[in-house]
Amino acid sequence: MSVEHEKQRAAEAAAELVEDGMTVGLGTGSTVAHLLPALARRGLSLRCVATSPQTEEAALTLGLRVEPFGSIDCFDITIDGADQIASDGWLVKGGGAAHTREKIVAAAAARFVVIADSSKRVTALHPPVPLELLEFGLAATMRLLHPVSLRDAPRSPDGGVIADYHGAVDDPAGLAALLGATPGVVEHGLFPPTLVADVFVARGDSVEHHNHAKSQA
Ligand SMILES: O=C(CO)[C@H](O)[C@H](O)COP(=O)(O)O
Repeated sequence: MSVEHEKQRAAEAAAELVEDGMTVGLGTGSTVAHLLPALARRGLSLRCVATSPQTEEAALTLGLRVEPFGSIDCFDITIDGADQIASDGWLVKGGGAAHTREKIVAAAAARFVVIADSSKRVTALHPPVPLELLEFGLAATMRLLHPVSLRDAPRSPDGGVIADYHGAVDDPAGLAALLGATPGVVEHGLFPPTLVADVFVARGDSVEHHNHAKSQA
């Protein structure tokens, strides 16, 4: 079964959670690219906010209503992909360089839902961890973050420089605290388990669904 098929199966399963009248945060990436038509096919009245110009354009083309993030201050649901999903619930995101906006939109959601193909499941997180850095003092920030490399990618829509941290990720909470406390780091791609309500991972034709809210209850 192809990776694209798995992405589509996970996206379609998550789209079923969305109900008429909801505010919806839309992530970024090739798995979200399968979510958008699945949402559009449902024909619901939704108010969406997109985490990237690519997602916004695709959503608008499909007839979804996309609003600026300013008119909406919270979401009923946000659905997004991930680069790595660890067994302890930590995520790495930002392979598409949209992690800053993605984290804001995930944190603003009552229910943050992750969709992925089976290759994204890992026993433990591994480098790189995506970063968005401020241009001002870039060399000094990078010195504090060693080992780090600049990514050959366009700036974020907010003007940030995209980079990747290559050090160990065996203590994600400690690393998240360190990266978050480093001046010049706009955002990093480590997402804590407390942010995540549901994970849909497709394996072949079947979709595993983990509801963290229920398993933590
Ligand atoms: O974090 C992201 C973009 O910044 C994506 O969700 C992540 O890279 C997964 O992408 P894909 O669905 O294409 O595998």
